[in-house]
Amino acid sequence: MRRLAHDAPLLSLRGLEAGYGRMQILHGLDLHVATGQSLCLIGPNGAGKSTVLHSIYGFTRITGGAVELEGRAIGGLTPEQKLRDAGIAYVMQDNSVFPRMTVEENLLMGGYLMPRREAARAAAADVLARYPRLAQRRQAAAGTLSGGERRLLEIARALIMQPRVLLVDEPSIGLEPRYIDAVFEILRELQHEQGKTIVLVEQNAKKGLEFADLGYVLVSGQLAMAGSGDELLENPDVGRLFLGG
Ligand SMILES: Nc1ncnc2c1ncn2[C@@H]1O[C@H](COP(=O)(O)OP(=O)(O)OP(=O)(O)O)[C@@H](O)[C@H]1O
Repeated sequence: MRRLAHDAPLLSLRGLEAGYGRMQILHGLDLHVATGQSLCLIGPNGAGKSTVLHSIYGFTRITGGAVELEGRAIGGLTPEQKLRDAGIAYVMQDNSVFPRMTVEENLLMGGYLMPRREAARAAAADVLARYPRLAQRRQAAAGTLSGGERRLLEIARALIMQPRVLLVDEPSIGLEPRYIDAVFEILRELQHEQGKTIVLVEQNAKKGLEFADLGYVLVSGQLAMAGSGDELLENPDVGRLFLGG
């Protein structure tokens, strides 16, 4: 069920201008997502979708506007502060498991900011209890996991710090079709059962918009369209440009 309640936003971008070095990629972007909602960014290659996630997490140079969490400007926080203090975690697009380390060791890496190793171990045990497929393979080298299991591990590792916001870059990329639905099911459970707020970028616009409460279309670093996931799925322009007809 779509969550479209117009609650006060948890996370907002207001007139955000950001980029890399001297190159400005985002040109005055406004975006709002409430607690427990999901939002999917779609758009052509190079539109700046990943840059939105990078800007929320603190990987870009912000030159104007603001990133706000519950109305508080957080644009100046480092990625470590975002993760540890603001409860925002980032699941990156590239295959980011450490293939020679075990599943459990990979999970523990997600707790690298925790002051006590035991706290990370307890958090990893909690996550393993939730995902039996990972628990069964906990001592296996992560490089031996299937593509779907690796993506699950990447998401699970981001949960170690118990974030309330998950930024997920292209969860379906590189996955065989049979694993894609499973990954969206994991995200759906995190949103609806765990109350996580999810902002994702997805090339597979159909899957992304079917999943998300809100859809934003980004073109050349600017908002071209926004609406509920359903509204964008039914929009003829979105259909022609991003859904293959
Ligand atoms: N780390 C970086 N340093 C410099 N430029 C970058 C960096 N990351 C992205 N860019 C540039 O920013 C622009 C937007 O890239 P971004 O990855 O945000 O687009 P995207 O919409 O996610 O594209 P795609 O769908 O192809 O992944 C591109 O011109 C890209 O070359």
